Amino acid sequence: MPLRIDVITIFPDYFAPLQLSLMGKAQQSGLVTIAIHDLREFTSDRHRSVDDTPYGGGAGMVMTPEPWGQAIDAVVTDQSTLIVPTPAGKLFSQPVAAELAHSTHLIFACGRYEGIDQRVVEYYRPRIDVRELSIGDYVLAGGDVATLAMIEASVRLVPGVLGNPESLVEESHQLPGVEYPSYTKPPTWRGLDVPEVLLSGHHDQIARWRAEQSTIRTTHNRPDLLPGS
Ligand SMILES: Oc1ccccc1-c1ccno1
Repeated sequence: MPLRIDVITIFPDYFAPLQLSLMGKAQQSGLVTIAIHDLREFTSDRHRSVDDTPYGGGAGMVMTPEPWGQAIDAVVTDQSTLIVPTPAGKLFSQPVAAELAHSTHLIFACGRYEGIDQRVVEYYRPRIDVRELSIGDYVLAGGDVATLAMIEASVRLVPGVLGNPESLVEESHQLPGVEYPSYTKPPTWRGLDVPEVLLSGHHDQIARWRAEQSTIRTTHNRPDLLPGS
């Protein structure tokens, strides 16, 4: 059963990259199907409007609930997970990507402006799994880029998508801490040599060096990922 993904957005063109590279191959292989839907196709006024002023005042505009209700109703099943990217959401992570990779149907609601009327989340929450997710502590112009990131992180974990599942084993955020640094040919580049141990053929020494480098890198860049932190 392929993973089905429906993306609802006012900027369908944002998702053209999903036809390329690994994401494109995943669709061609039948492991994943991805459909992009223009929210404005679900409006009923001649201006195809999708937003209005916020109740309670404040700057900006809020996306009105009805087009979202029409769009989600057009694709939702009782197997669906509705994902709403938002700075106010729980933090997306590799474990969350792994959960999504094993889902049946994901619906991504890409909001813009000041967000989507909260009643959309409230309406679907009693009916299906609804997840408000953030990809980090910064503000984007909308949920489209966050959705692209979450789709790529999740789809690459769908069994069969990655040619070599081995490459999943040692990557950052799978193991405690971040990945060791990588090197390839040439052995010397602009006066900089590849660490000697990597050319030695001593696999135990290489494994030890890589573990040390991962710890050094994690301590420097992501001390929050150190065991016991
Ligand atoms: O900043 C945003 C605006 C709209 C939808 C999502 C986001 C966001 C920021 C970080 N993760 O998601």
